[in-house]
Amino acid sequence: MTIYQSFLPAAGTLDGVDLPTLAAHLPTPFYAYSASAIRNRVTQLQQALKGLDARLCFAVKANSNIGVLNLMAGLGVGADIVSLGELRRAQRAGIAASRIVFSGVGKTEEEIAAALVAGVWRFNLESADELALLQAVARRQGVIARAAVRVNPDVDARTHAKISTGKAENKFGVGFDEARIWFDDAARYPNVRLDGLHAHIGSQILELAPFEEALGRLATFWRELRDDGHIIESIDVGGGLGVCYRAGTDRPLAVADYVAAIRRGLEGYRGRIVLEPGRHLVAEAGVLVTRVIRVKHGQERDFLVLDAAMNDLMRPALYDAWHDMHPLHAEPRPLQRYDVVGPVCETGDTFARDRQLPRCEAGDLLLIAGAGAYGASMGSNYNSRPLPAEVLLDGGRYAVVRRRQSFEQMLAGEQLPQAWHAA
Ligand SMILES: Cc1ncc(COP(=O)(O)O)c(C=O)c1O
Ligand SMILES: N[C@@H](CCCC[NH3+])C(=O)O
Repeated sequence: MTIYQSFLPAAGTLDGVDLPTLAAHLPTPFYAYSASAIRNRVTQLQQALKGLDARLCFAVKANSNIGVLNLMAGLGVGADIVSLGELRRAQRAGIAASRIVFSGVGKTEEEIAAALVAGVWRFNLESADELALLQAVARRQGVIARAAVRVNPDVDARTHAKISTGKAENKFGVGFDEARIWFDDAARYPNVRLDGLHAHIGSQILELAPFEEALGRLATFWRELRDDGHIIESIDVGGGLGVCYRAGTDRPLAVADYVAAIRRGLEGYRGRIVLEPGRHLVAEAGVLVTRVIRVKHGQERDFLVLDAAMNDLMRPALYDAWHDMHPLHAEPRPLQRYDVVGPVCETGDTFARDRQLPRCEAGDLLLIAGAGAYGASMGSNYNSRPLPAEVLLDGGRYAVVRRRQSFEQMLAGEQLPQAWHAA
């Protein structure tokens, strides 16, 4: 059973907004996010979690647009951050520090200090070195930091190798044996209250079994700790729920089944459960609207050259990811096969190969679906292309949250090498 709800625009509309009309007001390419679709996903998950002491901490890396984060704040959702920049964004958007968890293998002393000053709720620690650093910084500040150990349960999430995080060979978390030592040695870290467990095994997971396996190992470890007198107040099960990028092919898990697995897996545990969903809440709520610059008839293939490129949406170039595409012209046209590419000077700047689409012409608008997660947030200025605009749509209205970057903004902070310093 799947819960796939399509948010793809019917006849070119998304959340009551006609995208071609919007494109007449905004330079393409631009990202558009449906607030209603995001709200639906959040409330559906919150409903499924009823009765549990659960907290949702949205993985900011998936979509760090402050309009989207502000929407999350309004729905009572906290944040999972991995950098000070994400902390600043979450706070700017109105997410209270007391609802923020800080993950990542490379937290620096500066970041830990600033996060403690800000009052983040807890740190998900990924190495003994980090534990010692947190102890030192917290002691210096005269505070007690709350922390969870991120365990690496050595589970194959059966997803793309580049986004699998829960195998022993991956850089994330620590083994159960090491985690056990941290708890037994807790007295050595008086300024760290180590009362949580955390695991995140990967992203775009479409099967229940890897989640069940990881939950089972977490629960076994929790029971062991409990029986030895350790108090665990928070178990963070990470994120990872996959979404549908290819209608009719990808079969995402039902939220009800996923939450049932959490309930089963953590049976007997009465503390707080944290979830860090990213992609599931926003991917299908977002689209990238782009215009065809020209159709190029190459020596062997026909290329649809878009004004969006790999710097705007790098998932296809990085993971060979599939994204459904829909031309926004109203009249029916015959189907044709294209390599859909951007203007960037790399052959990898390809959104799709040999994709069958209604015939397109220069000036036509094309929508790239499933772009609400790891789209704009992974954007770059490669080929000195300004970052695109991002717009929030809500029931027939739209708000531009980020304007397209100007060339001046792109060049801000750069100067010709006039001031040379002796070194
Ligand atoms: C620690 C952590 N939590 C949560 C997430 C969110 O993952 P997803 O977007 O797959 O839900 C990630 C990214 O994979 C992550 O690294
Ligand atoms: N960037 C990846 C997901 C990474 C998950 C972060 N831990 C994607 O676009 O699918």
